Amino acid sequence: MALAVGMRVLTRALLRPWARGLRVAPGRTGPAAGGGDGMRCFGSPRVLVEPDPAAGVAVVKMRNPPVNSLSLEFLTELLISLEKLENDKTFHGIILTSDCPGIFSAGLDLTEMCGRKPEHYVEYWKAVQETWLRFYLSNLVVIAAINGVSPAGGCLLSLTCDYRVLANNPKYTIGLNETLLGIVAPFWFKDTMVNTIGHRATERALQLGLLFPPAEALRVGVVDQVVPEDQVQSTARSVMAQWLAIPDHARQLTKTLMRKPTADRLLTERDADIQTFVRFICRDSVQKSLHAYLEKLKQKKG
Ligand SMILES: CCCC/C=C/CC(=O)SCCNC(=O)CCNC(=O)[C@H](O)C(C)(C)COP(=O)(O)OP(=O)(O)OC[C@H]1O[C@@H](n2cnc3c(N)ncnc32)[C@H](O)[C@@H]1OP(=O)(O)O
Repeated sequence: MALAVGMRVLTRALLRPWARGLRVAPGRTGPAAGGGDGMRCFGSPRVLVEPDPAAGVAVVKMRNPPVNSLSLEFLTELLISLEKLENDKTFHGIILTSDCPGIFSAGLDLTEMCGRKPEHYVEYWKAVQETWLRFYLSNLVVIAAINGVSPAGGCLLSLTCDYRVLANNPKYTIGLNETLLGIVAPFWFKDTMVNTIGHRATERALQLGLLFPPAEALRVGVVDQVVPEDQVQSTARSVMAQWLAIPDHARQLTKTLMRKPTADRLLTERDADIQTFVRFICRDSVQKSLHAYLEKLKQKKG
């Protein structure tokens, strides 16, 4: 049932005019593409997939400049790439990383949550839910190679992964900073963080909207490893090899065992969660906070 709902959202997404033709993008071969065996890079305008079939791994690069904000189009493309890799028996793991220098992801796209109609908020929130569910429950090993700053939804995306490697750069902060924007992280954002760093650390981090620099992120457990910037990808690959050495069925079942109760909570409260989001985001006070925050981001340049 839950899966059917998910499939409907994805199918609807695939039927959108701008989503058509995303499945086959001009490819190129190269070392990251598995070299000699001719498998090509594929993807879509905002998601580049570099397959390494020999290793059973694909590197998924987010490229929605300038900041990889998680717009509706971008989320849909991410989901399409994930689905494609999951359906291809060649792949057992993906490394999720960014193609935008210094930015992993700026989180949810604020322009999707500002000044739009309620119907748009419903559609957007369904896509956010679906992305979380699909990544959180993916049968593939998913490793985040975090090569940039990662606030809010960007942090959440990395928390859906099985392992997080963060580049050691003081600018690359990570955390759920929603309260700083005058908004509240939904229960499943919070649950994902609790599952990662525990209740007390989450309580503090979420109330204060903490964005952790690398050493702090490692200490609190938001990330599993901090490495020099030029070693993020190679470290992610070594970690991947370690995870792929485990019998796949046993690892997958264990992942499901660990994560299903958290996912089920959203699956059973999905519609209510959408209504809560729409009610909240439509409030004048919330719209004002978000507008002011966006304005502040824009003025930062001037
Ligand atoms: C019940 C409600 C729950 C909803 C949950 C929401 C979770 C979220 O994810 S909310 C989003 C939280 N994200 C942030 O707080 C990050 C905001 N962005 C930044 O702090 C910075 O942009 C950055 C540190 C990521 C990058 O800084 P940098 O100096 O390199 O770039 P900027 O000049 O700031 O930004 C460039 C450009 O991009 C626009 N932008 C930045 N972030 C977002 C975003 N999340 N959504 C939409 N647009 C974003 C920024 O306004 C600039 O636009 P212009 O070039 O037009 O000025």
